[in-house]
Amino acid sequence: MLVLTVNAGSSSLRAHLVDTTDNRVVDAAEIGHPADSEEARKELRELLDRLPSGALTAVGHRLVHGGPEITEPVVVDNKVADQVRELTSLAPLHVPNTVALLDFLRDEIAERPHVLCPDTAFHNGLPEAARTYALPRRWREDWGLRRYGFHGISYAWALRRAGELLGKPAGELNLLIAHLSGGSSVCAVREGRSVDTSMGFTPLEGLVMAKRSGTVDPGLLLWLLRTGKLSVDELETGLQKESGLLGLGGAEDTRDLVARDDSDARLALEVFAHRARRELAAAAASLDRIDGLVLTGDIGWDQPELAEDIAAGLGILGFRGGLDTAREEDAVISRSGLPVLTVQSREELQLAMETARAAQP
Ligand SMILES: Nc1ncnc2c1ncn2[C@@H]1O[C@H](COP(=O)(O)OP(=O)(O)O)[C@@H](O)[C@H]1O
Ligand SMILES: CC(=O)OP(=O)(O)O
Ligand SMILES: [Mg+2]
Repeated sequence: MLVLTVNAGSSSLRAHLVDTTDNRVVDAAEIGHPADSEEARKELRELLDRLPSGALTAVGHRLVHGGPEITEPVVVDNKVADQVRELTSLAPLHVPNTVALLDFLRDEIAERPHVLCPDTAFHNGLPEAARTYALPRRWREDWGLRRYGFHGISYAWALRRAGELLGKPAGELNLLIAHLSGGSSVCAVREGRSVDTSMGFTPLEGLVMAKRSGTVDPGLLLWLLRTGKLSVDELETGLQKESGLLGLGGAEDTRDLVARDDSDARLALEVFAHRARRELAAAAASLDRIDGLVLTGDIGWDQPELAEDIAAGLGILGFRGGLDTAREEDAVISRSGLPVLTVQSREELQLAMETARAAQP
């Protein structure tokens, strides 16, 4: 079965053709334009033109925020397509791109099922204490304010790979997983299920990200608004697009920051690692045993300096530095202490599996 998967990030689009019989990518396009652009549509058409006609079985779309209604992979009809439009305010960097892509591809490939795979689904079973914000009852009940959690497609894949690498059924594993990339978050997995995670109602909470601030004191936000220093729009732009590694170090890619040797770059990396360790230690409080730490996402995979810094600083949880980062494949990279694993993020393979399952008649 051949599945087209599309992953609309905040600034780019990744499209893959996956053969689900052997879980293999047969063609791909890394599109450096937002999904809602003529350039992205042109590159997608070129990918589709390379396909033998009739070869495609289904299209799988990553949906960053499923909101209260879309809690598992779902075949898209007009009702579902309308529900997705309602979600744009919850993840403004991502969902508008997903909507544009869904409209475009449902026109181009009208004869095949389209499946939306929510990132939030992995966290459906969060315990009540972990998903509840201490806010007035009316806010929670009337407006649905709660922790959702994101990066679930990546976590599901990382969990599966960790099971294979540790030689244990995924459903028996207790793990800390850090997805470190353009957006970053951590997750505590107990017996194969998410029991806590650092992102919340939106993908802005938690770790330092490429351009997003992650958690800041809510009192700071109130102060900026109340004293008229910033408008709501300026505040949103600052937190979503001008903060994080970019705000601290002037560059959004850790490879650029590591290559530099100046105090801003060093501070950006130190704050990133400090916050990652802090969130991991907080997530560990939801586990009674830790079988391993899985580092995934672009930074988790290709930035050994940060992997080392994070693991070496978590001795309190039983991890040690001295990682074996010279590896080509997913692997256990710790030489002592609890297992540390690096797993390449393969959201496209997880998306293809979920799509194939949901699209079966
Ligand atoms: N070491 C790194 N390797 C790859 N990407 C990195 C690294 N450090 C930061 N990044 C950022 O992560 C982004 C890729 O993550 P991704 O989640 O796909 O982005 P988005 O969803 O915003 O399009 C890159 O555009 C880059 O800005
Ligand atoms: C949820 C999220 O932040 O996704 P990404 O890392 O792809 O931006
Ligand atoms: Mg992404």
